[in-house]
Formats: sequence, structure tokens, C-alpha cells
Amino acid sequence: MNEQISQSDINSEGHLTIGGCDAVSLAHQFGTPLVVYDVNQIKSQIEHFQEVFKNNDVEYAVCYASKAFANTAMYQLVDSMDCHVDVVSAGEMSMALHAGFPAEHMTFHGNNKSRAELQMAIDNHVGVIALDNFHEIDLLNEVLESSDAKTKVMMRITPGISAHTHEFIQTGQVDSKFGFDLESGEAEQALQAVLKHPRMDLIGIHSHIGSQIFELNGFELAAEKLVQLAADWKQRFEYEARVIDVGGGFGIRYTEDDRPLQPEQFVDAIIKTIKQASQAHGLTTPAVWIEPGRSIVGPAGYNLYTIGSRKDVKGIRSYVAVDGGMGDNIRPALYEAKYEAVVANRPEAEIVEHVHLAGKYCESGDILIDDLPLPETHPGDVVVMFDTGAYGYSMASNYNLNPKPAIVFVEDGKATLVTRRETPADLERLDFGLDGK
Ligand SMILES: Cc1ncc(COP(=O)(O)O)c(C=O)c1O
Ligand SMILES: N[C@@H](CCCC[NH3+])C(=O)O
Repeated sequence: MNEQISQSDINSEGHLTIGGCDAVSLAHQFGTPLVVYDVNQIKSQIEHFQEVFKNNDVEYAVCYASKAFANTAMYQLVDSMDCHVDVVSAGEMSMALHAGFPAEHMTFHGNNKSRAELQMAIDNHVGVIALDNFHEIDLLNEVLESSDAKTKVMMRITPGISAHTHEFIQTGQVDSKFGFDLESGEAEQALQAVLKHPRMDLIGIHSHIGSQIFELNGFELAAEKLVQLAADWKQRFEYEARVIDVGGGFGIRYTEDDRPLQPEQFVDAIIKTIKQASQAHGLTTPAVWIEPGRSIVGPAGYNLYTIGSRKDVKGIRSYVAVDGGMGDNIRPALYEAKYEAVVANRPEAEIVEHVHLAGKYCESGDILIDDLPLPETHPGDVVVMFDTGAYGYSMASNYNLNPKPAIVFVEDGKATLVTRRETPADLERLDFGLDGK
């Protein structure tokens, strides 16, 4: 049996359950492709992060990076757990506000925030703007002056650390589009610029070194560099950082080849590094903020598909196709990301073959899983793909004009539809005809 599931996840009918709900029934009730989140898994990961901070006795914020997965219910859930959120667009900001998420607990990130987005953040009293570049410092100042407002800001720096992860999701190395470069003195220039603006209250320093990282040393190095920088800035500019934000990036297990530490173990090491380095530099330990996305929602998400056609290429391989694919999960095509899956109606059945699990999109590269071990399958069987909760739905597209799936939250045997399935009519609604009507 796949090591992702245990006997207790299988009900009396021999079906896989998610959050106490029969996965086959979920597929039949809500249709497929379907995105399912186990609410208790999300809560438990957030609690694990919070416990580590409490055990280390530091001020903190767990700031959920909502780019990993955002909908109204998720913002409400995160708020109910006393988390902050990181938003990166007017869209995320707007949905969080619509969900009733407190603006003061939002951090607004992005490498090219528009004037309109900054204005929206200021008008809605968003907690912190993470400054990314000189253009933005000027733009924000103009917005603040014209609105006669003030705001808290944080400075995103690129610490010059190449985390060991897929090249496309590294962000902390010198050659990155994000943040002020440390080595070249750009960060220091930015500090001087921000300190001249009385409408900006610089609460601290931020870095994010990348995503799906398995090694501790990149985080420890970044934490140490940030504290060193804080110490240097205190000595030379009498500026004292109240917050050190180390971003997110804690790697999760997708397949048996991945053996990451528990996400909270990364955080424990980061806090200890910050505490020790602060002590060594004679600084009061600042508040420590983290911005995990993937580690909060990745393992809690499941994509459900229904098997349709099959093609056997003699002597080469077989393709088993499902009713979703790269439109609801681009990660295999984009990053060669690996996943595991089982047949929900027979998770314990004997494996008889390895097939390519193909999507339904018009691309040869639309393969969700290479060489997936499967029992005998038939059209109508339901496949459950594990760990799809991060950057799946949030990067979904309408390629081939396929509507996006529905999302269901499950908890203790109860399923709640939290995002309805798109329909072709939803897509048509944006269009005008040739006559402009
Ligand atoms: C600034 C920032 N914070 C947090 C995250 C979340 O990263 P992850 O989902 O890997 O935890 C990202 C995305 O990589 C990011 O760019
Ligand atoms: N979208 C990426 C992560 C990007 C993180 C955002 N800075 C992934 O699926 O792994």
C-alpha cells in the first residue's frame, strides 16, 4: 500500500477517506476534477509552527503565503488560527478583505506593485508593505503624500544565498528579480532612502531564499546574515530592526524520494540562530516572522480525477487519461514535479502495471505522473493525487477553455463546498463579440 495512507484511512467499503469523507462519494457528489483540502491537516501544521515559537519564547508572526492557495474560506480559516497573510496582488488583497481578513495582519509583497495596488493597500490600511525596489519606494511615498497617510514597511533583501531547489523557484541568489541586493550596497542605499521618509515606519528586514528547500544551512545562513545586517545598521545608522522575516520555502514530501525535516524543525533552527546571533551582537532579539505557503497547504490538498480513455503503445508504455491535467496542476509540466496517486475505490488492490497518468489537455507534456504504479483500472475509477494543495489550484488556468475545478473543505467527516466549479458560461461572461456587444 502507498506509504501516504494507513489502514485507518480506508473505510468499510474499502474506499480511501480524506478528513473522514469517502473520496469516491466526494467525487460523485461534487464531480471531478475536484480539489479537496483536509482542514485538520492545515490547522495542525499551523499549530506546529506556533508551538515552536512559544517553546522558544520569541515574539512572532506566522504569515501564510497565500499565493500557495487562496480562496475566501482559506483566508477565514487562517484568520481563525491567528495567522497573518502575505498577499502579492490586488486580487489576493481584495479576496482577503472580502473574506473579512484583518488588513493589519496582511503583508503586501511583489517586485512590481502598481500605483493602484499600493493605493489600495494604503486605503485599506494593510499592515506592512514589503519594499522591493527603489521605484517602489518613490511610488509609495507619492501615494502616502497624496493620501496624507503613514504605513509600516519592511525591506526585502537578497542575501546572496543559492538554495538547493529547482532553478525556477530560487529567489535568494544575487541574480534574482526580487529585493535589494546586499553585497553591492543596494540594501544600504535603500535603508538610507527609507529612513528619509517620515511616512514610512521600517519595522524590519525580510529575505526569502526560495521554495521546496530541504537543507537547513541555507535558512541558518540567511538568518545569520539578517541579524548581522541588523547589527551593522544599528551601529552605523542607529536604526533598530524590530522584525526579522525569513520568508517561507520549507520543503515537503511529494514522493518517497523526498525526506524533508518537519517544517517546524526548520523554524526551530532559524529561531535559535536568530536568538544566538542577536545575543552575540548585543541586540535585543527581534520578533521572528515566517511566511510558509507550501508547507501549510501542500500536504493537506488532494486532487480527485476520474479515469477515462487509455492508450497502449506496444512495447513502450501505456497512457491512462483523467478528466483534468495541466490546467488544474501545471507543476509536473513546469517543474517536472513528481507526485503519488492511488485509485480511491481500491487503494489496497494489487499493483499490476506502471502507466503515464495523462491529462486531457492538447499538449504531449500534459502528463500528471510518469510511471505511476496502478492496479487494474477501468473508466470511471477515481484517482486521488496526493500533496496537491500548494501551487496547484492557485496556478490553474483555463487552457483549452476548460473550467477550473470546484474546491471542497473536509473536516471530521463533513464536506463543505467552498469554491464552486467554473462553467463555460463563467468564461463567456468576460467576452464581447465582434460587434463589441
Ligand atoms: C516572499 C515570499 N514569501 C513566502 C513564499 C512562500 O514560499 P513557500 O510556499 O515555499 O513556503 C514565497 C514563495 O516562494 C515568497 O516569494
Ligand atoms: N510555484 C512554485 C513555487 C513558487 C513560490 C513563489 N515564490 C511551485 O509550485 O513550486
